Amino acid sequence: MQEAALQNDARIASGEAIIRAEKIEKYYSQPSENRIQVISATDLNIVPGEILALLGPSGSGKSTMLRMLTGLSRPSAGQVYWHEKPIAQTEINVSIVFQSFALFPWMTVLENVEAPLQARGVLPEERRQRSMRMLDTVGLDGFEAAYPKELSGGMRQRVGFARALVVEPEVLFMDEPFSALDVLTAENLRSELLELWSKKTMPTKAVFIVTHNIEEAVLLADRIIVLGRNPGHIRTDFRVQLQHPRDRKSEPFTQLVDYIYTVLTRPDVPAAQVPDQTGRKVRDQRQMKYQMLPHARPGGMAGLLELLLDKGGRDDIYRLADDLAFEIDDLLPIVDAAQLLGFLKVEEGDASITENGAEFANSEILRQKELFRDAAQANVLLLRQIRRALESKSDHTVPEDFFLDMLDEQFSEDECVRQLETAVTWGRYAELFDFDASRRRFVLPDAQEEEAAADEVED
Ligand SMILES: Nc1ncnc2c1ncn2[C@@H]1O[C@H](COP(=O)(O)OP(=O)(O)OP(=O)(O)O)[C@@H](O)[C@H]1O
Repeated sequence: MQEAALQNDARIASGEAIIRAEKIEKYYSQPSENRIQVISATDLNIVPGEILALLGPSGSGKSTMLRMLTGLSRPSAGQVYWHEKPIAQTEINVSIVFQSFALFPWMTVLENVEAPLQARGVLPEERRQRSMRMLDTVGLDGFEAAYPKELSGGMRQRVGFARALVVEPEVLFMDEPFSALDVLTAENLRSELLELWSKKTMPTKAVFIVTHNIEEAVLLADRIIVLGRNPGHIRTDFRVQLQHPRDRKSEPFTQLVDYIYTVLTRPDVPAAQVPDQTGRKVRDQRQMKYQMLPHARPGGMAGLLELLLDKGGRDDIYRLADDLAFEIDDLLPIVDAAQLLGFLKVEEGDASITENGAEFANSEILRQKELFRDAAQANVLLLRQIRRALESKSDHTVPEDFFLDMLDEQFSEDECVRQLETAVTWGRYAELFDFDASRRRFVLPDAQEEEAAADEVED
């Protein structure tokens, strides 16, 4: 992070930034009382040669930031510069691709692409030629006369790209450009965008993409910024040094995804060191021993799985969060937990229910507990270890500290406590073990009953 910041500073110093935001803040007035601060004083610059991805939880101000950087909205404080001139006082050359495509439905494909050129006063013949060329570039040759409603989502977004690129923007902004598309279409368009970019088929000098999708950011970006909220601020800003084409399954890739995931879902924890991306580093086996248990309840997982089943067993996580009016970062731990237990598979932002997951969702409570117990023992080392330790002790009880000591090799002190809390919730539900809070000891469920019975006899 520091290195990235230094690089940016150096670029700013050499006047290289195309867009430079200096201490920009945004407030919105409230009808009732005072104004709300949405973005706290933030510096951010966009330099040539990079694809910059902006990630952040819902409401962290990503779209607000994009609007300020493109001059669509004025910061309440601070200043945005375009080649070192205040953005409001100069002509800027940017385009925006929107999630909703934002095409004019009454215009043909060609007319849609021509529209921004017309607005800039380009003469009809040149307008037509440039638009036809651009349609060809994005693979829409032959669809000039079609209307948007006749096209699939992917083709509409191709029109969106053609319309954005036809003016040869110096910076191409994109606000969730692939999230309304199905998985395969989105993947194709991402690859094509990367190809246009790497082969310099488009004259664009920088790309700024707002996204909810962590893998998409790691796949595309040269630099990633993650925003936190209340009010919006930069939590981490780092360079992605992986070679293209990037392999989603490679260790440096998954480590970066995990790192960003942690930054996104744990706003209370300072953004840790960005993982090594060279792939040379050998994993410390001890560090990898325990999976991080996502803090989700079994009932939450059951609810999510039932909802997914209702939707045919598969849905885009972000769309699901939207449909449920859930914050994505509240939903992700539940998705993660269900995935860890083998009830769900997640690929490219699409969650699909597994056979076990479907059975779990459809079963009565006792069978659910049984399935959860099997899944937990098969997939979660910590739960397995707690159960074994309890079984092997003659009195079937072990103090909490014993497990805290094992976990603290790997987690922070607070996280150890949180991990054990989740283990207790899961273990109790699965009837694998219980926890006696007054004595701070884990116990086998039967052992506790026996103890209680013994106490009664003594009384
Ligand atoms: N015109 C407005 N008036 C009042 N509040 C606003 C306005 N526009 C945005 N906000 C608030 O500002 C905050 C940031 O909104 P913004 O849309 O920029 O976030 P975001 O990170 O893009 O969210 P999402 O990922 O859900 O699109 C939110 O709390 C939102 O409710």
